[in-house]
Amino acid sequence: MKYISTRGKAPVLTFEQAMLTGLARDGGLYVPETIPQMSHADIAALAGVTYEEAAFRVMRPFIGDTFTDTEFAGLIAKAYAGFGHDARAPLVQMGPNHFLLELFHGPTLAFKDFAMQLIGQMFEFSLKRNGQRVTIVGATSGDTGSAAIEAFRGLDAVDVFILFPHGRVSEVQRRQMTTPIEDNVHALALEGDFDHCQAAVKDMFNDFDFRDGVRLAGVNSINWARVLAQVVYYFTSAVSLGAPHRPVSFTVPTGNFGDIFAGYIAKRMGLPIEKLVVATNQNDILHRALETGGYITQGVTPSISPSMDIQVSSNFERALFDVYDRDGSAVAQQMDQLKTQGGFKISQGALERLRDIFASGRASEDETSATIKGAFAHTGEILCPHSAVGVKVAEDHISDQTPMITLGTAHPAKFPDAVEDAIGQRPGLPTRMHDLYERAERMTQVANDLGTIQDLIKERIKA
Ligand SMILES: Cc1ncc(COP(=O)(O)O)c(C=O)c1O
Ligand SMILES: N[C@@H](CCOP(=O)(O)O)C(=O)O
Repeated sequence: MKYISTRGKAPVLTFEQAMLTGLARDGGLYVPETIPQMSHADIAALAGVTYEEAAFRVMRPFIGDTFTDTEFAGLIAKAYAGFGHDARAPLVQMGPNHFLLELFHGPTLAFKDFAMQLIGQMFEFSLKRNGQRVTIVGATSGDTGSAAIEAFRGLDAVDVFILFPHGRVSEVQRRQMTTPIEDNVHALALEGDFDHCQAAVKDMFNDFDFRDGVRLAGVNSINWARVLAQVVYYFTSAVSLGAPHRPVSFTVPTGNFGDIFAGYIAKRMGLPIEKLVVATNQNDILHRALETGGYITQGVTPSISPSMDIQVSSNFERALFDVYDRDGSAVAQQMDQLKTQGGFKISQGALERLRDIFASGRASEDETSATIKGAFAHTGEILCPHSAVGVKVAEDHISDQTPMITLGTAHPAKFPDAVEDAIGQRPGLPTRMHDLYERAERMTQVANDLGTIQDLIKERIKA
């Protein structure tokens, strides 16, 4: 299996190389050269197997010879052993034909753990085998950072630096990043929003002296391995509702387009998905883009679902690559316009192809809050505000024929203020985190200045 860049001008890599590389050297994102297929029988055979076994079968064709079967199965087993639910990703019924896929039973209580726990295992195995050391730099609006720190804390071959927008993540998210005591963890609070953090990370990848000097690696969803691990739960949930014998639809609370892109890959692999519904908060660039064809940034507005406060949605580039018939120069041109002019127009043909696959909707702050309240009253389920954005948008897209699965992306206790405002109850953290609010915090405030951040990283990894 080979990996190619969405901008068409970077070296073709193996799975292991793409995983350890992060951003392609032409600024693009790696995608598989071809998408492996699962037959009707292959999908039907996933019924009743463990999450780990399904993960092995779905991901194996993408890995090439990076790991043997035994090695890969062992890494998967270790990755999911610490999850707090036997099913790993259980489904809960929300209403007639509407189900919530709870993806928040991992160690940091967000869907990011599904990929990050596995990547942590794969990185450790590969780096040890190759005798390498890397510096991971990641950008987060709250959940990627905590999941990455949890997965990489204390590993000898890795330093992990996480840039988060100062004052714009929840207290639980911040404390998950600032309280680990391991020396290889560095939480950096940047003066700016998530888009600034993500732009700084991409600029570091595009500065080859820095990139090669610190042996930079990335664990944001620019890393293909992140997307791949998220493909699995589309299969497990769809199969438990009758796929491949009947189709299902998914609604996905969306920011950086990574999670829903994983659903798109599942569909391309053969899973019968009728619609993939993009659900955005008031930072609705993706909804506007699908409605109008104009992908126009407007600046980030803080919301009660802060992990989705994103305007430059990284993985949309991967979708564009496909709907532009994998023409890397067309994608590079649009990404250049995004950088220099703040937006671009999707061609009519590409837009129609996107609309064949994706529907979209937006939830306002009031609608999000009302959905948390309504879901609690009718089902007893306490939704986090991101999942509530999904549930609200899903309700506008449910049909009688096709089951709708909404992705429940985080545990409500990560966002207790928004939840308490909606239902008058403060959701509690699991007991293993009972002292999170008492632990000492350690973080460094940084200006949004690339040179300063790069100097700090170089200084820290020398020590
Ligand atoms: C809780 C939560 N929900 C939804 C999202 C959006 O996911 P994606 O960025 O993959 O679209 C994020 C951030 O990524 C998140 O942390
Ligand atoms: N919502 C994310 C933003 C980063 O997205 P990623 O999937 O590209 O890592 C977060 O919680 O940090």
